[in-house]
Amino acid sequence: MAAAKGLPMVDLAPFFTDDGDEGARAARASAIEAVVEACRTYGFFRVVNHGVPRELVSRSLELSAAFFALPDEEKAKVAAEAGRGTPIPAGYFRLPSRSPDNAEYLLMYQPHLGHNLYPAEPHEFRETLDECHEKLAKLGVLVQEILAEGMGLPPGFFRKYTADSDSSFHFFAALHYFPATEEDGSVGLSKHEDGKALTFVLQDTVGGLEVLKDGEWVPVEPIDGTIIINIGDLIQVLTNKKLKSATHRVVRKPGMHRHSMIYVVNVDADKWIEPLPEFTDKVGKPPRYRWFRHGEYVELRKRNKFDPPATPEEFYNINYYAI
Ligand SMILES: O=C(O)CCC(=O)C(=O)O
Ligand SMILES: [Fe+2]
Repeated sequence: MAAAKGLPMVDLAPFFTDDGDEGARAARASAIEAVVEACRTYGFFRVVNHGVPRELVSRSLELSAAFFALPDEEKAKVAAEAGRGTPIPAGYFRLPSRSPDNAEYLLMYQPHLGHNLYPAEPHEFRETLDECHEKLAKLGVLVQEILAEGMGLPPGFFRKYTADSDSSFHFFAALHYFPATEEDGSVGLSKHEDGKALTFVLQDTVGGLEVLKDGEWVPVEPIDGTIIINIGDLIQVLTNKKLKSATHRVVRKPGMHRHSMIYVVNVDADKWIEPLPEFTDKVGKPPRYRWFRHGEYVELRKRNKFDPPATPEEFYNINYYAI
């Protein structure tokens, strides 16, 4: 039954062919429908033929694994430093031992902003990950357009919130989860919903990502050449919960190091977020969230990571603004 429960798969090839092709237009329409349906039911889907070369993804994951395999003193050379004008410091960070999560990461913003700290070793790290980042940013724009069309919104609608301004702080992060041990258990990332607009996940062959669907944890098995996409809280709020920011987690396995990379489409901290009239007043439905400034939510969520509460139940999430 695993196949029946697997994430919906959407082929994006029709978006990379000529506009005038009628077959491609029909194929686009059905891909858009499939994306919206997946976001309504799972909040997650996979894409193939997405414009990010398979070989670039595997090289990026290998280089990232090579970086995390370096001794701690080497990784510390690109340690994230507070106070560099970004919401979360760019660079290397190991989650604190009091955190329920157990991972280390290297966080990068849009390369042209100049915030990033790149390791000198392995030496192709910077150019390869920057290239992968750039391709994912393009895919991010395409997926926002697919969602806008699928939700009956004008072209460019979501980009009004996420536009590539220097303060939108989209980010790309390489992640490493340590093998599970008896001593510290198997939690990689405890269950959560993503707080931003959209997340793209690229993973190695180890597995461990799971999505909560109808009360059951569904494994997001690694499938070569595919990218996993999920909706974050901001799209859930704008669509008044028509599209779902699904709960997910990462489970570590004994004896296995998991490497993944995420690209996150973020929203300017100054944007005010509330359910759109298209999904409330205009359809006679009450708003399910009160309005808030995105930057305020970012601050609340940062406490989960850097000053974690005693139990995951006390983590801040979007229900803080629920009506
Ligand atoms: O590493 C992964 O597969 C997912 C990471 C994730 O859920 C997150 O960083 O929010
Ligand atoms: Fe997540």
